[in-house]
Amino acid sequence: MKEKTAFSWVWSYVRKYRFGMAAGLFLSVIVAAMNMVNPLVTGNIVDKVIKGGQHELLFKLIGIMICVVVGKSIFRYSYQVIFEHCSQNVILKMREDLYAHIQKLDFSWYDNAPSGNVMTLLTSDLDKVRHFVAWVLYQILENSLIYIFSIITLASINWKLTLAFMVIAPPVLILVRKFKVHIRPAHMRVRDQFAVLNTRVGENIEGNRVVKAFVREGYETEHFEKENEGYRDVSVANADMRVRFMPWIDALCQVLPVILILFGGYLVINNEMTIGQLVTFNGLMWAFIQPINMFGTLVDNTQNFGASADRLFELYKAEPKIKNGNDSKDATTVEGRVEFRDVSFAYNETPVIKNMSFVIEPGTTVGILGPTGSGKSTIANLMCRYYDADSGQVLIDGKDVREYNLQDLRRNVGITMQEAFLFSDTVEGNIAFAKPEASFEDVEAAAELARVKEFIGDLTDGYDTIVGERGVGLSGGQKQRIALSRLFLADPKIMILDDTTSAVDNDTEYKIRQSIKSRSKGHTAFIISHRVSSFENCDVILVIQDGQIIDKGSHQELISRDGYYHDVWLEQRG
Ligand SMILES: Nc1ncnc2c1ncn2[C@@H]1O[C@H](COP(=O)(O)OP(=O)(O)OP(=O)(O)O)[C@@H](O)[C@H]1O
Repeated sequence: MKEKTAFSWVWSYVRKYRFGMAAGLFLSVIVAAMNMVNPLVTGNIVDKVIKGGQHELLFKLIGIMICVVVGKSIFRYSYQVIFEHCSQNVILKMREDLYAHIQKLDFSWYDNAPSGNVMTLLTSDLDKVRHFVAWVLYQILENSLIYIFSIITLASINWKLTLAFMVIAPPVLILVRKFKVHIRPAHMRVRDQFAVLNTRVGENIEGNRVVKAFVREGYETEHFEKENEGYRDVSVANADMRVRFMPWIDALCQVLPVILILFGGYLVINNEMTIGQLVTFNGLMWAFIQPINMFGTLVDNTQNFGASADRLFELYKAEPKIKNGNDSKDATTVEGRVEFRDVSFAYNETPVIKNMSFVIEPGTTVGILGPTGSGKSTIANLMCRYYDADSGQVLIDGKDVREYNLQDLRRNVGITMQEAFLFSDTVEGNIAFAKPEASFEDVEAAAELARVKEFIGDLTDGYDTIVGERGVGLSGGQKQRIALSRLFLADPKIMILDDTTSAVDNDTEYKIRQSIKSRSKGHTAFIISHRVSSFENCDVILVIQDGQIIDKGSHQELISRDGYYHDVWLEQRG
């Protein structure tokens, strides 16, 4: 099969509107042809009416000219509406598809994708494609046709003067070729730098509290200025490129009136042309100049479109490394047996999990303790298949996680992540995110388990309170409790609580622990924490260090022997 290119990918969207586009292009052909009529009529007015004395023709010829002007306006308006309509639909579908595609990409893609770049792709780059479909395409056709029609029309009047007009074509072609080679990378640099600038702004807004806390506004402004100046520099370089080529094209076009007066005048004096024909040439000179002048602009716009299409195509081609093991959605409900069989994993070549093996039977509550960076969250990531093991196997109910339908797997292995993320929505909406069909009573029950009920009365509109982006307006512990309610509502067979209660006070943590205990009945639960108290109800605790299990046992067993767990317990007991 022929490999897709950025252009053929864009075409696959445009072709859905090919009939509309063809109608638009047909109208633009008519308009291009109509452009020839009035200069011809003007020549006839000079030769036949003014010089030849056929005055009765005047009104007929003026009538033709008015009809042409009105017809051209109607056709032009019609095809512009058609192209705008088609281009907006093309972009709508492209944006929808790319957005859906981004949803399928995995953690390793997001790890390396600056958010500003993604925003730029879905807004500004897509707009360059829209502009190409809505304007550049028909301008290319219309200007090419105007040029061809004017050559045919003028050559039928006088081929010598037409040939003389065409002497500027070769140098213009050479110039535009050179321009094309340089302008595409220049556009690419502008688009890339624009994405960097967007990322900078996004990060600053997201991290504005940190910026203020450390009084780093000056540094941030400086950092932004640097990127902003970078954007100015690449934009100026881009404009310079245009400035270097366009005036030459313009200057070459200015040669035409000189040729007209000198050579055209010479032909009239030698009776090889009439004055009226010279007037027609004069009237059609714009039809030579405009396409040549537009040539540079259209090549520029096409290269700009090409740079954006290449960037968008890159996004379209990005493949998730995590592939769906099984497309059939059989809605499996697992028993909850988890096994790591000699699992090793590295992020970007840095080993994080090293030959890890353990088996957890269904219904077990497992604690995971270990120093920062020892690999606790990574164990959770491998269970949810956010990443795949480099070697060894992660098995759920004896089946490799890679063989499950991905969505089924994630419905069965639920997680509350370290950083509680809330959407700009109501509290209820945030909890029900896990299960949109849930009744309010179910939402309330889940919220009660996570002790949300204890503070919901303090919020202005209770469950209907809109929390800002990322949960602005709530404390860290409140956010964690809402995130935990989400997991309780989803009620997956395997629950992973990754440092879920780190921001709540001891008393609330105790109550939540009781909720987890009651909720984890019949479930396999993993509790990742730095607090030994969190492991009180655990059947078994895995102690992790440097990507390996260094100890394992119940709370009583682990405190009764020397080791990391014992040390942490002593330290936290005070
Ligand atoms: N997306 C990532 N890309 C590259 N390295 C990563 C990524 N996530 C984690 N790491 C690295 O992997 C190691 C283990 O991280 P992990 O989050 O599993 O540790 P952890 O034990 O959960 O730590 P903590 O207790 O601080 O949450 C760390 O050295 C971390 O820097």
